[in-house]
Amino acid sequence: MEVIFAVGFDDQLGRYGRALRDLRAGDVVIDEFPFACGPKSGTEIVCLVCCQPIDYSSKDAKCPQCRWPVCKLCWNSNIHSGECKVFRNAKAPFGAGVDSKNRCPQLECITPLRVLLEKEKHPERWDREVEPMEYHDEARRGFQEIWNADLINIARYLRGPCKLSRFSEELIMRVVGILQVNAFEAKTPQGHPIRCLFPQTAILAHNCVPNTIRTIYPSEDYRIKLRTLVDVKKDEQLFVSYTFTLDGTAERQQHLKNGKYFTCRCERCCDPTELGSYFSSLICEDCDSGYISTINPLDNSSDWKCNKCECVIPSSKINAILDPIQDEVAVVEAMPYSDMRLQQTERLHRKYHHILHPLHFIQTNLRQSLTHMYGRVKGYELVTLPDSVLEYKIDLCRLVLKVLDIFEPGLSRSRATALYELYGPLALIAHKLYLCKMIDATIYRSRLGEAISVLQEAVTILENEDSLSPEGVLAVVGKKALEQLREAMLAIDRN
Ligand SMILES: C[S@@+](CC[C@H](N)C(=O)[O-])C[C@H]1O[C@@H](n2cnc3c(N)ncnc32)[C@H](O)[C@@H]1O
Repeated sequence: MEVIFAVGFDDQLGRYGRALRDLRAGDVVIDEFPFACGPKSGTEIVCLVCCQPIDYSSKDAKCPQCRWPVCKLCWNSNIHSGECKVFRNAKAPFGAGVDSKNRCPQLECITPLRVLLEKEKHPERWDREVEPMEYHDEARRGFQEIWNADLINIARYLRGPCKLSRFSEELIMRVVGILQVNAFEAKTPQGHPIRCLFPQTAILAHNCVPNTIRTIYPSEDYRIKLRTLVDVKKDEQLFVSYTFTLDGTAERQQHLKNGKYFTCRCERCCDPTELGSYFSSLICEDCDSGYISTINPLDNSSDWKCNKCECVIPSSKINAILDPIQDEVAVVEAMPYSDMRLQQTERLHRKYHHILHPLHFIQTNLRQSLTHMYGRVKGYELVTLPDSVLEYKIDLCRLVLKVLDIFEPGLSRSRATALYELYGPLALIAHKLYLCKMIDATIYRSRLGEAISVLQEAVTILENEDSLSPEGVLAVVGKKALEQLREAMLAIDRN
């Protein structure tokens, strides 16, 4: 593959990637296999291979050789063979200290151990790609409780009961840090979370408006492809997002500070309006027409101010408004998609309409789940929805897209999913109106044309996804729907 990115260095960012030539949206910048993959930290007891939660008391849930948790379907997988040999040689049994949430501290050692064993197998790849990785030793030591837990559960456990004193305590703790700062979450083919270390991809710096996106292919040994979302000029920096782009600034900052040990100072984070979206802003209670935003988005204790009447509100008052809303939303978002969740989501969306800016992240996230539920959940199937609800779903999708066009522009998965949700009601309403002779063939053709172009864009993006992932499946279904829409278009011309 042609090398189209170079590694630069900056005092603040450390290593970063930049484009070696002008890139077009969709260009593949990196295509690599992980150095190692394994269970996430803090998970309940899972199969060490497929990462599905496992009932360890069952006899089929134990590797026949080392007795660590491996489901019967995975007994022959060589993903587990390295650590299996270590546990057998050391006679290290599994099952100590399982807590009330079915988590076992012994599981914490698996992914670091896989990295260490890989280092021995591929020392040259380690030296070239993993050795230079950031691991924030000093900052991690500041989180004393976590540091000590890692020291005991991972470093001392591997060097003691697992008899791996050939790895120094310092090296093991470094690997723990490398994983924490650099690993990405992926999903197994069965949809369970797993973490993977991709040394090339991890070089890229973070930005809250990324210009690249990563796609992991579980069905191809967790290969990753990093593509540009938009056109990128030669020498421009390449950025990924380490965090959820549809969170507000305070939430993104907290995630980056706790997990990656830095303060993001990107244009979006430094702008109280988040690039004019007012994504974290509230409606002013005093003048009722202005929006209140934080004065300094990088300081949690900063006062907030209305952009119209200029009244100033302390952060404590804003938190007292937002915290209970977020708690209430979290309860609803934990429910599985259902008619009940749809109704509860609608209730919250209406309830906070007078408090939050129309594009506020809480409203946007509620809207995004509504777009997924209208047309899918029982009692709200697309063909049963009245025209007014179809129009409503169209409005919801357009509002979500308005935000995504700012924060995840171009060929992003989230945009593709929103476009996919949009095509259905567009096509259905056009079809219904034409059948009832409420629009003529010319308008029908133009409305169908819009649905086709929306779906075509969604399919083009989703075709880059793993064919076994939910998005990959959507691409296949979408392609068939495109054929049908094109057939309907031809039928208008024939009649
Ligand atoms: C995944 S690593 C990126 C590669 C890293 N710079 C290196 O040299 O190995 C993540 C770390 O890079 C730095 N970093 C990435 N994006 C940053 C940003 N936008 N602002 C400040 N530091 C950033 C932080 O130290 C962060 O913990």
